[in-house]
Amino acid sequence: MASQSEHKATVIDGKLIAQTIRSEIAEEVRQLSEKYGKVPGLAVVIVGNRKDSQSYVGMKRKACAEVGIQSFDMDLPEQISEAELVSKVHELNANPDVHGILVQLPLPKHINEEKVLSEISLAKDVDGFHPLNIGKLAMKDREPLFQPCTPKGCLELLHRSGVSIKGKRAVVVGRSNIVGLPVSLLLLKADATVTVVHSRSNDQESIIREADIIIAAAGQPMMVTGHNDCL
Ligand SMILES: Nc1nc2c(c(=O)[nH]1)N[C@@H](CN(C=O)c1ccc(C(=O)N[C@@H](CCC(=O)O)C(=O)O)cc1)CN2
Repeated sequence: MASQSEHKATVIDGKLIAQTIRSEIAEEVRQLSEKYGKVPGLAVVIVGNRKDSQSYVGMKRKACAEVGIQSFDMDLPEQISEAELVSKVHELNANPDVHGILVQLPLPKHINEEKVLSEISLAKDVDGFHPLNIGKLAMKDREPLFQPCTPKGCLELLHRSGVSIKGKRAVVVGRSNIVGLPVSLLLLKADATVTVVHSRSNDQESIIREADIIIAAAGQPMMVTGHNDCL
């Protein structure tokens, strides 16, 4: 491992990589449409009026438009019951023009998130949050049909930036179901030696200092600073 003075920060140009990926997807969508006479369809479901969720969903719908994916918008009221939401998910499962379904999280408190996610057709679970897909991600020699997108994006950024993962010491900061936990499983599948640092971890700094790769997924900025000498 390089000595501390040899560490040199490289900022990954995520926007440029995203643009390259979008061009590749647009071409793939064009080819699929030509071959099957059908465009891929993604249903993006949002419940309630959370500003942050609306903004993420807006970005997802815009990205669909940019690459030629047909977006099916389902904006549902905060008060919708769990049964009604599950029935909307079943409708989308049965719609042959919808190939992927995203239910934006978090859901309102009166709705059981686990129940709703488990009702999404496995083959349309593009977030990879269905218990079977997540379960396969957690098991050796099993492959989920889909992997959660932000964790997958982290590994794609590393891959496209020429960073090899095999055998490296990777530290994940945070253990959320959406990013921290699945990204640690993906790193493990990629043969990294993985440590997850979380709010109850002792001696967080010294663990982070030893890392070759750090994925900061604690939901707040500046958790890892230059003082750790690891970026
Ligand atoms: N159905 C889903 N719901 C939610 C997901 C998801 O993947 N699927 N993730 C989050 C919200 N979200 C996307 O929907 C999302 C939020 C934040 C980020 C992210 O990378 N944040 C960066 C900062 C980025 C920036 O502001 O420039 C960070 O935290 O470091 C990605 C995706 C919850 N709901």
